[in-house]
Amino acid sequence: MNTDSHAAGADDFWRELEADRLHEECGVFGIFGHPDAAAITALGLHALQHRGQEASGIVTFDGNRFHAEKRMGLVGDSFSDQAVIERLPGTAAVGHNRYSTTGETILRNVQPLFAELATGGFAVAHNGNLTNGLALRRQLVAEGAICQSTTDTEAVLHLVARSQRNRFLDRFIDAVRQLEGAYAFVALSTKKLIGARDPLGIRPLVIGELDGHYILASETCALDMIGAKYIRDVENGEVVVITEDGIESHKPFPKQAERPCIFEFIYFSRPDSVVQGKSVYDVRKRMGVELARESSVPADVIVPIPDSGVPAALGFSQQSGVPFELGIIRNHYVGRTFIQPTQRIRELGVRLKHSANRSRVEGKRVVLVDDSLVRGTTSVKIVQMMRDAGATEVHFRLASPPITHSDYYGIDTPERDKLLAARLDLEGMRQFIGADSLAFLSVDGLYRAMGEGARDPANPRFTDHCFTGDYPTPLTDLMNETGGVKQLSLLAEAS
Ligand SMILES: O=P(O)(O)OC[C@H]1O[C@H](OP(=O)(O)OP(=O)(O)O)[C@H](O)[C@@H]1O
Ligand SMILES: NC(=O)CC[C@H](N)C(=O)O
Ligand SMILES: [Mg+2]
Repeated sequence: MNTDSHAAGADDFWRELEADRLHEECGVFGIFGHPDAAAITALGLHALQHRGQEASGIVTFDGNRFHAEKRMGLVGDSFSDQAVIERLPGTAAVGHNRYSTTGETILRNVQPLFAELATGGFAVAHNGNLTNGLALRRQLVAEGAICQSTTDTEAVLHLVARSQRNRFLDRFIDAVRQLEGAYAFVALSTKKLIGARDPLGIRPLVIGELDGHYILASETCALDMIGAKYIRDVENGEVVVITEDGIESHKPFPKQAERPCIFEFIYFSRPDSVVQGKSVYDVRKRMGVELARESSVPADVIVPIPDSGVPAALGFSQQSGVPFELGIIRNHYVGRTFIQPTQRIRELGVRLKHSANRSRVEGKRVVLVDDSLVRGTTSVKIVQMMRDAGATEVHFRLASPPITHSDYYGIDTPERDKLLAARLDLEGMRQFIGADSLAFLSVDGLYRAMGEGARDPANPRFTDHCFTGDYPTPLTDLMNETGGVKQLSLLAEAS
């Protein structure tokens, strides 16, 4: 996994790109004008580790040259050595934690990506996924572009390079106008740190400040980690430019309502982060409250599935009046199972990660509360674990609606046929996971937890396609693959 591999032929290459599409999230971080830019970026990435664990990288600029260090694996393993930080001199830095959504888990796909352009060096780090990434790549390759990676993100470098505009910022804006899908970018040129969010603001990005120096980060937890002050969120469709003169805002897109991804609140973001002005922890607790209102059940104990099920279980317990107990203990040295690359490793991860706390569940009617059910890997194992530990009844409650649709915006929801709720009805799922009862939070209950009355189908406040199938942007690559629009193979294009 840690070495680059090249597909044997052009057809294999495109197949690999297409097959290797849906995984999870990423974390981005950037700082401008700080003498310890690389070390601070490493710390910021460490706080954002939950967003991606495959690989990380940092690019710095020292006023003269760009420097890059990219490694497979965890931030702590890659960037805790002083010698590595010393190889990253400079006062401006951008960093990235990767969980691949387009392109394999190989070193040459690790971000930030970097290129020497006519305007000077340019590094970019991307959280999200472009829904026309493949179409752009095909066009660029047909026009003679030489791609160095298999990620969707690389298209941005080429689009900036090919723009006919003079100023770097205008070229960057030219490039983002051609993108579809989800992106939160941090980018570094010789003079600027740039942050950009897609027109709907699907993926998060915040602005902070440390000792008078601006910071960009996926989540506020990265600011807290380094003692920086939160300034504001980058707005949907906004491009912010940070230079020695301060911060400038540009709005290159027609104004439209934001639609942040609701899954950030359910699962991805750290509970101590504040996303779009809302405490993730508080929102998750309210999801548990709504869930208990909708589907309470007589029981002796409410048991969270750690980690991300914990706040919802607290809310469920408070609303239902049934005591909360840590009936499952989580091993802290195992990463998130959802974001491991293969199903086999995911299954192994669940067994390594959770164990029953027998004294809290033996002889009890247990309500298990988790934030979400994706493939069902976690739930099957844990229901059995509770029964083995002597629970008399095991009820399963999910603090989000059934996930029936795949994601194309940077989340590791698999193809539909692997999503449990897309394959089975409620009773089928109950039987599959072996619980005595099963219930999910309703879509309106989820919106209530978010402080809305209910979901307004004419104007939904959030990107919620995983539950509703309502994709807020065109899915160009998917339509090209499945919608009858014939794409030429690379070989056919070349001949
Ligand atoms: O149905 P599944 O395919 O098992 O996926 C769902 C599980 O994955 C996530 O947890 P994860 O272990 O990734 O991370 P966490 O420790 O933050 O809860 C989520 O919280 C569910 O527990
Ligand atoms: N999960 C993400 O945000 C991934 C970013 C980018 N699409 C990649 O695959 O590298
Ligand atoms: Mg979990």
